[in-house]
Amino acid sequence: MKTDATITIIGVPLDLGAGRRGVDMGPSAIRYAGLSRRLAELGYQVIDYGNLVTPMVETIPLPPPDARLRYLEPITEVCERLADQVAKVVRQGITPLILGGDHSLTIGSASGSARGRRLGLLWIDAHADFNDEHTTPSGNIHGMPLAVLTGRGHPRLTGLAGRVPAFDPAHVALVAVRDLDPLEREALRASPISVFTMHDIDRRGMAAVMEQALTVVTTAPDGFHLSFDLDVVDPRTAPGVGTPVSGGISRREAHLAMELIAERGALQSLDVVEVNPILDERNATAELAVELVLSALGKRIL
Ligand SMILES: NC(=[NH2+])NCCC[C@H](N)C(=O)O
Ligand SMILES: [Mn+2]
Ligand SMILES: [Mn+2]
Repeated sequence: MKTDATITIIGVPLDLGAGRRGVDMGPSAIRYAGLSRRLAELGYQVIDYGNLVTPMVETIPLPPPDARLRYLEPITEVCERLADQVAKVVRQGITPLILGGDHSLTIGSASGSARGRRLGLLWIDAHADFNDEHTTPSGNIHGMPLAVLTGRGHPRLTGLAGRVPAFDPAHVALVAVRDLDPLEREALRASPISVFTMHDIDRRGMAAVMEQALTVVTTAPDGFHLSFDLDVVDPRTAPGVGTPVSGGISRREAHLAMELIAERGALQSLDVVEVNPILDERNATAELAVELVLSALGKRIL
């Protein structure tokens, strides 16, 4: 992407898809860490659209304890509005940067970006988020967006791109995964999605893994969407996330992945999700999120 291009920031203060409170404050924390100013310093025109209006958990009825799709209605409604907003921005030739918020919002962001075009999808996450209402152990929709975007899940969610699936699984790569639920694992093994686990990164290195993952997502004709879940980074470096898993990638590996994304020049839209300021240490995770966005959008050391 040319660094004189326009970027719009859309915050989605949503935590209904997660099992733990706090990621609704992620957009504020990332903005407070200097996102707009740093993007402007890089040369971008930055337009901050503010936050989408999202319902607070205190204002809506509690789902039954055995619910398989907790808060399906309000999450669907937020994702529909987000998809419309993202699609509108894309039609203006502007790059949307979406701040989360729990990962269920990517059902809206990625679907909106994929309207009327064929994108690849690069999913960088400790988790696969490949559950559906039958395989989920938690009922939390933030464990489902990758399944939904590749066509498996509740019909209220799968159609937001205007076609099902929103993304051809042959154009989808999952990088740095290390925590799968038993049935989710079976579904992933049966799927044509290209999966690169922590094992692959340890064995072959981040650069080799990313080059291969980028080759997968750029086989789609119109570029790709990046979904970056901060819990992919080791919790010693990024403690402020909703569902931390030990044994994650380092700060340097995360930067390298982002720099290689920028080098391909095919990134169309991105979201950074699951920043939880309640669990963070002096906003370190939000600050890391800003640094990684800058690298993905072309920042270089020299
Ligand atoms: N976006 C996330 N942090 N997802 C965590 C998902 C955890 C677990 N696999 C579940 O389905 O509930
Ligand atoms: Mn995750
Ligand atoms: Mn996730």
